[in-house]
Amino acid sequence: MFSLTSIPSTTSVFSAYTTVAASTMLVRTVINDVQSLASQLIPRTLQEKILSRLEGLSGKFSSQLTITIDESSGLSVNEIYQAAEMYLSTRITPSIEQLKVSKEPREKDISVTINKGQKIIDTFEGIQLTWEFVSTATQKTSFDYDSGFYASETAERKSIQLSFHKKYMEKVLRIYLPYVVERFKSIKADKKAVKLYSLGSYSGDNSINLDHPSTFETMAMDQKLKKELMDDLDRFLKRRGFYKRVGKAWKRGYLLYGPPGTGKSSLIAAMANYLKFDIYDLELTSLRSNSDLRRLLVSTGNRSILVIEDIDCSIELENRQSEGYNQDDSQITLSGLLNFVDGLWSSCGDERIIVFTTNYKERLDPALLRPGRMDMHIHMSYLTPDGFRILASNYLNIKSHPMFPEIEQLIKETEVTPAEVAEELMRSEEDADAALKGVVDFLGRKKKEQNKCGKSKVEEEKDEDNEEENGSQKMHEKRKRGGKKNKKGEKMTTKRGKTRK
Ligand SMILES: Nc1ncnc2c1ncn2[C@@H]1O[C@H](COP(=O)(O)OP(=O)(O)OP(=O)(O)O)[C@@H](O)[C@H]1O
Repeated sequence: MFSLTSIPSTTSVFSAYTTVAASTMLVRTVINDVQSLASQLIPRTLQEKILSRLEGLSGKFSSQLTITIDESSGLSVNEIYQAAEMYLSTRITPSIEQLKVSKEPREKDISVTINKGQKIIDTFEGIQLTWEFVSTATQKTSFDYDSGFYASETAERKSIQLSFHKKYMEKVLRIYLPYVVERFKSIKADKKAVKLYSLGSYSGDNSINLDHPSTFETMAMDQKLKKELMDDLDRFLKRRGFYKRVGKAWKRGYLLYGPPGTGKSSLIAAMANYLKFDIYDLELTSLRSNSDLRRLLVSTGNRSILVIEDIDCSIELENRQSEGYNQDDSQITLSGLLNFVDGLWSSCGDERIIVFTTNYKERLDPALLRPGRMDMHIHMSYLTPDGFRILASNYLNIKSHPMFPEIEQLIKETEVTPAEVAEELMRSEEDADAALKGVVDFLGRKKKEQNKCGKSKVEEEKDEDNEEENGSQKMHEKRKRGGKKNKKGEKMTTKRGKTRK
């Protein structure tokens, strides 16, 4: 415990400070004198030794502390060096005279770093910090087995020096440097090109840069749903510590469902671009067996989104089993798929997201959909007037137009997918009037078709209902809704996944 009497008085602190300051000045004067005398009398190598000793002595009295961060620590790279190098590239000022540029294959942009000899001043919570890039040449002798002689070569030893007032040592080590490392991680994640891996038994595992332009901003979907999804992803990212503490795997599952062309694949790309997670696209139909699935469990990386599109085909796969195909390991079954998902869930420590997509949510086995396997179900719907405005902004770069009210009215009355309207808008990207006229014509045609089909379909459904259920109004409504799907010429499915014409 401290007592008030143990605290030195202000006068004694000042007098101690004055003594230290005077001693420091004295040592500095001695260094200067010795420097000029030494340059005349003493050989150069000896001069350097003496000076470094004296400078070490002056350091004892200096208020500044210098930390040296070497490029490598032992045989491995020094993460703090990498972090400082990248962090400082965000602190470049016009006073910097030399820069270096580079680019790694996994990065999408060019990196700019500071060259040796350059200094950068940074301020953090009132502390002034000076960073300096230093490079020294060292001689390395190694045995050359080809010639049988020892060879000497000059190697460059790179380091960064960080200087600041001694009194901030604790704060710099505990807060500033970890902050620099955190900034490095987020800059690195931002720079990283998102990869798309195709997982399948025949093609082998391969990857390409995703390069998909889709972002949450460009997605034409329900705004409230979009915000909910973004909040959910943010929460997922922030809760890393929480998942670790409670010993739970850090995973999240999403089901995207809706008709073809409503943006399910685009939304996955938007999620990957937002999180900077790679996508592992699992082509279920290209796999032959549950063991293929188990093998794939280990090939998906950390910070990734595993995508299984058209998941409803798993039911067809299970049906194959009941039709007498070979058992278990020679095919994929629903239980194999569930084991795969659960296995993915229980592999601790990784940040993983799994996304299932389907055009037919009602076909899916409830076991797949339960929370813990699929945490959020996202309905991708036909185009809405709000969605249309986003597409018009994406493709034509316009926020309003006299034709908008007519188009929005048609969209309210027609089932049209964002993909269909996007295609129309792309036809005359340079000419907004022509593009919008094309959309009006297309929607007009579509509306007519749907009215024609819809009418006969409703009548058809009415007859069926009268026959089967003696005109129950509730059932009639249900079937009317189901009938709408058939307007697109797709097969219609019942809750149990049986196909009806
Ligand atoms: N909601 C949307 N917002 C923005 N663009 C969209 C949207 N839906 C579709 N598009 C456009 O249509 C194209 C095709 O859509 P996408 O492949 O994402 O649909 P999907 O629902 O995955 O279709 P499928 O079920 O056939 O795979 C996209 O590349 C995009 O240009």
